[in-house]
Amino acid sequence: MESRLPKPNHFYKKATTLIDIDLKKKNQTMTKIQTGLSRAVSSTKLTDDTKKDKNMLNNDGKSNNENESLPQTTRTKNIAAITRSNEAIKAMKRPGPIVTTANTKKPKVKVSVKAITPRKTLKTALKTRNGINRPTENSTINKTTATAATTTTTTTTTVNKWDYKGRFAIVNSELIKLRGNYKEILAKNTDLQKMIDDLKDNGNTYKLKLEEYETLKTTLSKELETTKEELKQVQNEKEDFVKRWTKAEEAYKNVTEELKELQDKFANQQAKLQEQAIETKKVKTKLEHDENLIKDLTIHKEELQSLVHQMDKERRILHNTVQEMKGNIRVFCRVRPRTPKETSKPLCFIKFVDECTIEIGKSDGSDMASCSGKVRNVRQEFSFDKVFPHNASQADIFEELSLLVQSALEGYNVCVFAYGQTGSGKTYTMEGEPGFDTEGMIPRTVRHIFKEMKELELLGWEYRIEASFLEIYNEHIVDLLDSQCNKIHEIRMRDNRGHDLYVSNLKVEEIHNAEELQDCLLTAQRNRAVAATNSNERSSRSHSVARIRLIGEHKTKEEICVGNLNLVDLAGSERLKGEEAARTAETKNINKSLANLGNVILALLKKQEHVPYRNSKLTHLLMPSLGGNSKTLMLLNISPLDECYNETLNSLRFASNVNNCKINVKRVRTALPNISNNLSSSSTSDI
Ligand SMILES: Nc1ncnc2c1ncn2[C@@H]1O[C@H](COP(=O)(O)OP(=O)(O)OP(=O)(O)O)[C@@H](O)[C@H]1O
Repeated sequence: MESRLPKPNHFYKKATTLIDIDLKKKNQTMTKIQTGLSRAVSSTKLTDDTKKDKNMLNNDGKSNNENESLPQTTRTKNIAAITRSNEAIKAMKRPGPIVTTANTKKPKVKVSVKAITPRKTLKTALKTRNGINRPTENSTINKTTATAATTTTTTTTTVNKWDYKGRFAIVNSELIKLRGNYKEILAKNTDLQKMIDDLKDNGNTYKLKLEEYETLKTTLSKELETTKEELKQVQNEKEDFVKRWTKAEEAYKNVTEELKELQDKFANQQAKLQEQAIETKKVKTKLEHDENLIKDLTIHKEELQSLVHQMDKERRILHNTVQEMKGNIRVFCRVRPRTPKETSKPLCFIKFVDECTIEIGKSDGSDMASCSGKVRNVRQEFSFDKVFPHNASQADIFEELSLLVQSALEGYNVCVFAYGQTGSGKTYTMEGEPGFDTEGMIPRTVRHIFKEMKELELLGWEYRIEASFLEIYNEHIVDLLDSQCNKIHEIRMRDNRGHDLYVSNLKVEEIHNAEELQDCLLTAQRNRAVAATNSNERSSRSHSVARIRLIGEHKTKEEICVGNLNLVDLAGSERLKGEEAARTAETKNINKSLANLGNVILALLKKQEHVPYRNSKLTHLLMPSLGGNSKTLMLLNISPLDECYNETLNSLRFASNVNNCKINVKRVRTALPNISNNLSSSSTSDI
């Protein structure tokens, strides 16, 4: 950092120049002084002779007056100085220059002026006048004086001793000279005095300047310190910078190397890129070709999709036609096997006449006796759409049911009722038991729906599934998915035509996979009201309804189909006796709703104008799924036990009534190949 203060060198130079100028002036002055002094010394030499003739001179009035005009002190001093000089010379006993006159005989006055050192005299004079002793000036003066003395020494004047006039003349002339010199000296003295004053003034100026210089020096010293510190700091910074520079250089080196590598890679990549560009061009050409092909194929696909859609429509129509031909209301009969707990219990006579006909009788044949006691030899025979023997698997039942599930997916309403006395196997048929083979119709239906949904997706159909589980107990609807809530559930119409009903405040779950629906089913099972009865260890005294709503949407064709699938596990159909008195109301309600269900189905079959849907909550709820083009399946479950014969007979009659009302459905009797027609003959071991 450059200081704003003036550079010290400049001041020093300036000061030196000033001093030099002063010194020059001084030297000039001193030279003048020396010249004056030389002359003074010469005058002093003559004063020596004058001293000798002092008395004579004193007598001369003119001379005396002239002498008196000189300052007394100066004169005295000069004389004293000359005297001292002579005395000094004598004391040194040094042979001085001898001046011999040509005429040795004549008395001659020998005026010998020895070399004198007017130093003291001059010093004294200066002291007296100025009071300052300057050795430099003195030394110069000394030298000058010495030279003058030498010159004076060589000057010899030979005057006869007796020639007073001559001598006087000489002295007088000398005196005149001295007076002139004196005047000059006085003038010069004045000059010197002035010079001394000037020098004093200069000295003060110099002092001030010196002080200034000292101040300046101090300032500059401080500045120098600051500058040094700054320099030190700058040096540190420089060191840091050098370190950073070194690091940066290393980094630069590394980066350069990396750059080189990258450049190499870039070159490789560019080469590859060029190759790829060629390849891309080829691919592009192929792509264009493929795109054209895809366009053609897309058009073809759309044509095919339209065709498939059309065919799917036709298939649905055909499927529905088949289903309708089979009957919109169908009745299946399933005979359950004997459970391990029932091995000791006698079985009634059951004969599977064909796949649609069953013959039943008491094991002891008492049912064949007429009122008159004669054996009629005719057993009770019942015909249904299908009869499933005791060894029919869940899969066999579902094979038939799956056609109705398909109808539900195609937008039809389907109702499946499991009917029968308590313990006849309704729950087993609908819900089943854990295990792939034993799982019931509900889980199978769900799996079937999801499987079919995937295939229908290929045809452009997207499905949404909603599920709700409820039970009707004592003519009250209970939400099986939300049993904690005490909300009132009422059946309400979605539209004025009454084609679609819903239950208020009912929890409806959207189902995304089979597992979710299985979870809902388990929740419903837990919440289902169960009451113990004599007939079964776990008897259901309510109608359980699983409602699955299938909403299909074909976005391309802008078609929507909505199908409702109702899987109903009805309450036990048995007629309860005295010990269930506490459940009279419950039993009445069950019997009433079951009877009404039969009436509704019969009315539908007979195509009656009035169908008594609203006589019970069950038929009211299922109204949209009973009648019209909806499909209804009555799954009659019967027990093979002889003790259940009467209830079995009642159930068969109820279902048979429904079935007998169906018209235009011709059945072809086909013998069952693997199942014994006469159940009684093999009943004990097989069932
Ligand atoms: N097809 C069958 N194969 C094997 N066991 C069966 C079959 N049907 C029913 N069972 C068994 O018979 C017993 C009674 O069946 P289930 O509980 O299903 O009768 P239910 O009619 O539903 O009675 P509830 O009206 O009290 O519910 C159960 O132990 C069940 O396992």
